[in-house]
Amino acid sequence: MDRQNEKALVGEAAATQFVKDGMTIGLGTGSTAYYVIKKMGEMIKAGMTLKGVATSKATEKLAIECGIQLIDINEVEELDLAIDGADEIDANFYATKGGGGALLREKIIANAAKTFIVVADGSKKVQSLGKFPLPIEVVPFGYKQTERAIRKFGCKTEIREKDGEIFVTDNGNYIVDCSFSSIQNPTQLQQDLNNIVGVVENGLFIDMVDVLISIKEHKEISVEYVQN
Ligand SMILES: O=C[C@H](O)[C@H](O)[C@H](O)COP(=O)(O)O
Repeated sequence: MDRQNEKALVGEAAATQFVKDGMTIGLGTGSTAYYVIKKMGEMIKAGMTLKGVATSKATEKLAIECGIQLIDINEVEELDLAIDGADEIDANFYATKGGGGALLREKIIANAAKTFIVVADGSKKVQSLGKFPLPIEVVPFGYKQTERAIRKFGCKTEIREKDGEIFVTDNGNYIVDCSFSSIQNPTQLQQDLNNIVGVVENGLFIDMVDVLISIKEHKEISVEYVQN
C-alpha cells in the first residue's frame, strides 16, 4: 500500500469508527487529517449533525468547503474528540507534531478533547523520536536569542522559511525546526523547552494520545488504545 492510500485509510477509519451524531470534533491539520475532514463532510451530507473546531486556517477553509459547521474553541468547555496526524509516534505513544506549523492550536485542541486520536501512516511509527526535526513555536521578538537557548539542548536549529521568507504561524509566531539525532528523554525535554523565554510551545505531545490508528506492516489497519 502506498503512503497516500495509508493516509486515506486511517483518516476514513477514524471518522467512521469514532465520530458519532451530535459530536463536536477537533479538526486536525495536514495531509492525513484531510481525509478525516473529507469523510466527515460526507457523513454530514448523509444526515449527521456535527460541529468542528479547526486547528489552523487551512483546516478552517477545508472544513467550510466540506460543509462542517465551525465553532470557536472558546464556545465549548470540552470537545468529544480531536483527530489529528503526527510527524512521528513512538512505542510509548509519544508524538511529535508541527510539520505544518499548527502545533500550538493543535495542542490546545487536543488538550480540550475527551479523546485525542492520532491517525498515522506506517512511516510515522518510530523506535525513538527525533529523526524528524522537532518544531518549536517562538515569538518573533528576539527569536535569534531564543534559538541560541534552544540549541543548548543539543540540537541543530533552523528558522523555518517558506518561499524565501520566514514562515509565520497562524498565531503570528515563527517556527524553529530542531534536529536532534534522537530524543532521549522527551518528557523532560518538553518541560525544559517550554521554560525557555521566548518559546510559546513545542511539538512534543507526551501522554496525550488516547487512540492511535495506524497501518501495520503497510498492510492492515491497527487501532490501539492507550492507558494514560
Ligand atoms: O502542523 C501540522 C501537524 O502537526 C500535522 O498534523 C503533522 O505535521 C502531520 O501532517 P501529515 O499528516 O501531513 O503528515
